[in-house]
Amino acid sequence: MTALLELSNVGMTFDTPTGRFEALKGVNLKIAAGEFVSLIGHSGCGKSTVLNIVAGLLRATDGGVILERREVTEPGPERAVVFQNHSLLPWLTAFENVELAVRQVFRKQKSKKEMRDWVAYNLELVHMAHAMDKTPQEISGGMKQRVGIARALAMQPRVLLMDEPFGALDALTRAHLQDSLMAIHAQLGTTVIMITHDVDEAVLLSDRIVMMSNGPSATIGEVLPVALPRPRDRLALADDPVYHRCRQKVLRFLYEKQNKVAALPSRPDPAPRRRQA
Ligand SMILES: Nc1ncnc2c1ncn2[C@@H]1O[C@H](COP(=O)(O)OP(=O)(O)OP(=O)(O)O)[C@@H](O)[C@H]1O
Repeated sequence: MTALLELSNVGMTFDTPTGRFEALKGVNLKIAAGEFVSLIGHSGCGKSTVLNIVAGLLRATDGGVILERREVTEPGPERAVVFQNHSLLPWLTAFENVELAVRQVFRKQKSKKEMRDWVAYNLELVHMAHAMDKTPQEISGGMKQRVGIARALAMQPRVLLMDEPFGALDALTRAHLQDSLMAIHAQLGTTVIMITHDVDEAVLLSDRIVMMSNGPSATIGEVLPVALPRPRDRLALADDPVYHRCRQKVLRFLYEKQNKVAALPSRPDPAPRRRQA
């Protein structure tokens, strides 16, 4: 496989007040152009740390990340990030929020009119053209995430990085956004790395599911190719044996191989009851 992005032996050790903590060790992954890859694993295993290293927001303490033959050392528009909670500026409209990012990236290449058209096009892609003049307070959580995705796409990133982008949304809104993301991925061929806790979401959207072991010293446990043809239809997949096999494999990894059931704390003795007079 010709890799667009390569993580080589990535390790991350944090200095904490109680000593050094090795969060990641020996993370190796190659991602091809146009691939949709999900990262899944138990809470605290290091998914966001991996994503932040690829985004250039954190510097790996071991190994490194190469994007198109260049080492990632800092954040850049070719690696746009969408977080779980939108990070839109509250005093700007949806249009202006996207425009701000477009100006930063394309000021020298595009005319003002071209930039405005580009902003409008990206808002149309996420079905937000009708609300482009509204501020974040005036739109729903799902709509804010759509604007966040439009802003990220408008930077024309080589890789779109998504950290639980739909985690805070209700199930129906989430399903609509997943469908939009699949359509955008099909149309633009953007390379996507997405963190999710949702096994169904991972199987529905991904070409490969990267399953991470529990920390400390977390690493990639297994990688599952999802051999389902595209376009994918969530209703048709409900009866698809390949879909169910993939789902089963991820669930097995998470709940048999990486089982993490925290012991309940012992209950303190209840205070003796006062006698009623
Ligand atoms: N700046 C930091 N300093 C110390 N420890 C950190 C720091 N950032 C992350 N960690 C630790 O590294 C580990 C991995 O954290 P990370 O946030 O990457 O996990 P995650 O898989 O994304 O978790 P979640 O699914 O709950 O968001 C955790 O044990 C966390 O406490």
